[in-house]
Amino acid sequence: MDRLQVLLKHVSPRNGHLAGKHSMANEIASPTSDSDVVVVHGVRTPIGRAKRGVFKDIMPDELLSHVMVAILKATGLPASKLGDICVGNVLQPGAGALMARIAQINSGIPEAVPIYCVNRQCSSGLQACMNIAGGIRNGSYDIGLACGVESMSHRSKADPRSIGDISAGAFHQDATRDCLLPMGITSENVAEQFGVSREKQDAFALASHQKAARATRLHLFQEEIVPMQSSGMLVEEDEGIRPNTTLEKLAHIPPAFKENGTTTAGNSSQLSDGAAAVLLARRGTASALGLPILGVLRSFAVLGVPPAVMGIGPAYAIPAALKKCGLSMDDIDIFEVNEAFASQAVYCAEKLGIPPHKLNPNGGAIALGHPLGCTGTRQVVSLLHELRRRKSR
Ligand SMILES: CC(=O)SCCNC(=O)CCNC(=O)[C@H](O)C(C)(C)COP(=O)(O)OP(=O)(O)OC[C@H]1O[C@@H](n2cnc3c(N)ncnc32)[C@H](O)[C@@H]1OP(=O)(O)O
Repeated sequence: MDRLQVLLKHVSPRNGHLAGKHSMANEIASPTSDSDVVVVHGVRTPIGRAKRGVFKDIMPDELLSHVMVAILKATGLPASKLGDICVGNVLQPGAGALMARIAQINSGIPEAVPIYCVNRQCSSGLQACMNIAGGIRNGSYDIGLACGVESMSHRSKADPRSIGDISAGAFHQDATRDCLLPMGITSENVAEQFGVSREKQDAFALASHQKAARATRLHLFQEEIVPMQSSGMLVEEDEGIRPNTTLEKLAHIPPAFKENGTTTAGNSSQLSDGAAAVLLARRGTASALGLPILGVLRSFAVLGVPPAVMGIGPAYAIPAALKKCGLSMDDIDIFEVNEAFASQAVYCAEKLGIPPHKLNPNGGAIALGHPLGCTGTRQVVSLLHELRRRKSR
């Protein structure tokens, strides 16, 4: 859910490989220090369509292991140097704790390296990055691996009967009942309550597909995607992007969650399978080991919003994250607001005054797919590589 939104401040212009003119304000606000938490590298699998896509027969530990192996290989970091691993996951039993440990061992990461999972719904992968950053900040370790993984093809279904209010046959407050609303209904609520029209939602979805299609065409995702074998085929690209979609096609798709609603298969994020990994370190340690520095984590914030309109979270969390590091909206060059549904992404962008050119130019979850626990980690990977490209231009 979007109760978590994290703002990453990624670049430190004079110090990192990703440094760029785009974040000078960041440099001013936060001088470089050896104790900075820096991002060393990020990779991801291609994202497949759940249930009938390229990874429908691949289990989550395999997706996860694929990115774990890839990021260690790409950075040349001995796995024994990892102080901790945190994995975002939503749908596997116990947020994937066993699956994650199996993936770690299969990746050749020593048993002495600890691992745990975190479930903050759709923000789990971002929370994994923040947890690892927190461990570095508080001195528990110097290098850690944050991952996110989800196989929505192999999801375990939640059993709402195990919740107290339901067992007792009564809800004590409306907000309690709202916690059980299908996510698509929360999208309808946002659209209705804040007047986000179907036309605006479809236009946003179209832009997401067009941006992702362009990025694929220009091979921009090559730096972040680690191709993966599946059923004898090498999967190299995201599967959910529809380069030929049009506003007219989108307008003909029926509402998915409610009669006369405006949320459709076209303007919702897709059910998907995928994994991503981000290596974080203390700056001093990264420098001593000769590791690259892609970006610097400056601030993050988490705020709760009413469950019935869960998707509006970023509109509250982004200003809170900015305040913490003394920056303003104008200081930020790229935003990726989780595209859980176009309704909420449109609402958040309008509420915060984010102009279209400042939204991730390579698309988000509507086009690329939204493998819940993986998505936040994928966002970090995607933004970092975009910033690196800008720097190298
Ligand atoms: C905090 C958070 O992030 S909460 C968010 C958590 N995520 C969710 O809740 C996921 C929300 N999404 C969903 O539940 C599902 O994607 C649904 C129910 C909306 C749609 O599911 P499906 O029917 O399986 O969607 P699917 O992608 O197959 O599309 C159905 C049809 O619509 C049409 N369609 C969908 N998208 C497009 C498009 N962009 N352009 C043209 N046609 C399209 C196609 O005809 C498609 O059929 P096809 O795949 O055979 O071509």
